[in-house]
Amino acid sequence: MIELHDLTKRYGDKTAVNGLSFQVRPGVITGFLGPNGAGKSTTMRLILDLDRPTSGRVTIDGKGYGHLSEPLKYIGALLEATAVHPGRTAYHHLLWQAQSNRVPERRVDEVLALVGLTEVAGKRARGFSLGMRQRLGIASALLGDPEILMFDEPVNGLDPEGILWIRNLMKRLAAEGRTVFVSSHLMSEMALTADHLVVIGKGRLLADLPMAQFIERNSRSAVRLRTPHPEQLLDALARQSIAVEPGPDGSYEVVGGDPAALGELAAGHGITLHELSQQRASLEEAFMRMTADAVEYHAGAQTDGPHDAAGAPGAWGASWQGEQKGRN
Ligand SMILES: Nc1ncnc2c1ncn2[C@@H]1O[C@H](COP(=O)(O)OP(=O)(O)OP(=O)(O)O)[C@@H](O)[C@H]1O
Repeated sequence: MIELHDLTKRYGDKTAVNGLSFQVRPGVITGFLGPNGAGKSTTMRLILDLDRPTSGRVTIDGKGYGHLSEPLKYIGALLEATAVHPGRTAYHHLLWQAQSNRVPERRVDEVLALVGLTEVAGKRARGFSLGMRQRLGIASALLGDPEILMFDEPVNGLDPEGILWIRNLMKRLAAEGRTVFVSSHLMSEMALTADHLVVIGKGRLLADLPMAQFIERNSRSAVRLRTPHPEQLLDALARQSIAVEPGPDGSYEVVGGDPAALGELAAGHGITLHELSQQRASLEEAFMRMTADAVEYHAGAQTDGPHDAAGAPGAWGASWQGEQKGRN
């Protein structure tokens, strides 16, 4: 288990990580989400003791990283810029790491097989594709057979087959009871991979909750209605005390409505409908809404998130702060 206690990291007057406290538990995949620049990589570097916190601390199975005698046997990591000497073969890259951590040499062959690189074990890393380099980085992370694995943006730049492979590998590792902590700035990827979510923005914790709860809270469904006779429709809905919200392009939306019942209501009043459709907020939209206030660099006009009447940008994140306290 990884535990962060009020962790803060400042670079000059820039606060990259701001009072973060959370736990990463074994047996599940914990997704670490946040927009670009949110502080994910910095947090991961702090966990691995590659950078010193300004204040606060991290423990791994109750100990500071510096107190782990052979760290590769506790925690393995794939960081974004995993360095591999271009002139070294995959085998020798792993062997060098194994020897410096007193990992038996036979483990090198095991991890090469695990990541599917056995056939290219003797080839120099300079000829490796991005996907092969990712696999080699993962082989390094697995070398010490650690109980905790950390992956920083592991699917960046990978093709669909590579993405699927990494996703399945992480699921297998979690199913074996290991702690799997994986960062991404893509909600869509996390939705397919993670069991639990930790969301940060501008270095601060925005949410810490199971994926199922995230989905439940964000599956806001609405029925969209469009008619050439809006006054009649609004009147018919009001008579049934059905609340309606303005939708895009002159449409109307009934949050939580039943399309069949609404269609029959319209038909019963002889109202022509040009649209009767079920709308669902995507998780990506929910994530963007949650982190909207925390995005450092907005692209042009994309400052106000998706159309939705559910709340101002950022409001959901603030209202979820309480979630962290419920987790134990
Ligand atoms: N060594 C450093 N010196 C100064 N500022 C830094 C340093 N490392 C990170 N930062 C700043 O800290 C903030 C957090 O950066 P970090 O790379 O941790 O974010 P991230 O969530 O991993 O982003 P991304 O998704 O883009 O990788 C950014 O504003 C970044 O510019």
